[in-house]
Formats: sequence, C-alpha cells, structure tokens
Amino acid sequence: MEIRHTTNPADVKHYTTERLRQEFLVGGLFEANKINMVYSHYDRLIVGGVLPVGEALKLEDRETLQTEYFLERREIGFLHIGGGIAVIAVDGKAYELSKLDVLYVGKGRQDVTIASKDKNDPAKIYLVSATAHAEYPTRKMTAEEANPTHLGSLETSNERVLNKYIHADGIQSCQLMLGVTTLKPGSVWNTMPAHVHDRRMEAYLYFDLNDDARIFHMMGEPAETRHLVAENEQAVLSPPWSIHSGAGTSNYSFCWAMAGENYTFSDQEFIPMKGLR
Ligand SMILES: O=C[C@H](O)[C@@H](O)CC(=O)C(=O)O
Ligand SMILES: [Zn+2]
Repeated sequence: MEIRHTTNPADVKHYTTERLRQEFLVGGLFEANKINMVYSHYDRLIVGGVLPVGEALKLEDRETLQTEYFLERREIGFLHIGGGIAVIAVDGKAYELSKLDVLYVGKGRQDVTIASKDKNDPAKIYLVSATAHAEYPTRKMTAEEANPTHLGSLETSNERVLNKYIHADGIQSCQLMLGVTTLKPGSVWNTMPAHVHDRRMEAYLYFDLNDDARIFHMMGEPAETRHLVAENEQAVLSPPWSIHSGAGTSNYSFCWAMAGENYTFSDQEFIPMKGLR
C-alpha cells in the first residue's frame, strides 16, 4: 500500500498546492475489485476503499505490515458509504452492512473478507485501521444506534447531525474512534468553530457529493491556514497540529476517524475566531 510520512508544521507553511495535496489528500480509493489503502505515519492510521464486484476480497498486505495477518497488531472499522449490501466475513461469520452501517473488528481476527451481496449492485466500503494492543469484540452498529448529536444551525450554514459509532460510549476499541457527520440541505460548513487535538490525528472521507461539487477543506495551524479542494470520496489526512474544517459547494457527509492518545471525543481545543489566520 502507499506510505505517507509525517510532516513538520514549520515546513508545511512553505508547501505549494501540489505538495499539500501529495501529503494530505487521498483520492482513487474506490476501484473495482481492489482494496486500496494508504498507510499514514500519523498514529500509523490506515485508510482504504473497497468496491467488490466479484469474488470476496481478502484484507491483507503482508508486504507492508510484515505480520502473519492484517489484524495481528491492529483493529479496523468498516463504514458502508453507498450502493448495495456488503458482506464482511470475520473468521467465517458473515455480517451484512447497508449504507451508514459500521462494523468494528478487533485485533486477533485472522480472516477478514469483503464482498458485495449482489455483484450487479456493488457496495462501497471505507475502512480505517489503527494499531491495537488488546482484543475487543466484533460489533456492528447502524446509524440509528449511533447516538445522533444535533449541531449548528441553518443561520450559520452548519446544521448537521453527528453520529458516533466507535468511541468510549459506543463500540469499544483500543484507540480508533469513528463517526459520520451529515450536513442538512443548505448547510455547508463542518467543524467551525475549528479545533485541534494534538493528542490525536484525524482522517476525513467526504462522500455523498455530486461530481461537480467540491469541498474546500481547511487545514494548517490555526494562525497559518491552508486549504485542499476535495472531490466526492476523497480523504484528507489531518495532522494532530492541524485544524480540520470544511465548506462545500453543497451539503455532504463525511466520515471522521481518529487515533492516538486520549480516547475521549470531547478532548478538543476550540480555536477562537480571532485566532484564525
Ligand atoms: O474531533 C472531532 C471531529 O473533528 C469531528 O467529529 C467534527 C465534526 O464531525 C463536526 O463538527 O461536524
Ligand atoms: Zn477533530
């Protein structure tokens, strides 16, 4: 899989648009019959996309991980982002996922395969994996079970619903946290006021955008902001020192996932508006 190394904020402020995209933007994840993954050295988080249209695809990359099996020292979350029903088999037990369902699989499960139930109606599955030291049970959660939190307002163009799946009060994990935020029609801003959490990195996957829609994803140190222009189904790797906020040309959804220290969703430092540059 592709490896992305870490960067120093003192250097990043000198990056061109192209270099920023090379380091932080991830595209092309969803290709027929492939599991495409990117290994970030920020908290060793792996993000990936799966679009199974044939035989079940096995989760593996021995060349990169140099372990006997993928989850030997890792845990993983799968999020169904659209299309037909997905079938994820974990050591022989099959779980069916529909849109916005999440499946967590803990350390130690040796055989994980991903397929579409109907090859003519393929599923799109996004995955996020972090290193793990202990085993937690495999668990599926639907959006309804994910404890929706209502945030923002239409007046400030950021009315949205935040669903937390994998976190301290939801699906248990070692360090992985994962959820989905969906903007209401007419709302375009996510995560503003912005925040940072130097204890954890974060990865976003933007989805449910039209082909012509774009997200201007805000990143950088609060007083040194930059942006990435993202398309549908592109991911952003957000360093722990960076804000992660976006404005779209329409409403959209995004998956947010975090790994690192402090397994507490509310461990965030909000940036006062006067602190943004
Ligand atoms: O640390 C938490 C993450 O940045 C997201 O949960 C923020 C988010 O989804 C939102 O405000 O809409
Ligand atoms: Zn955050």
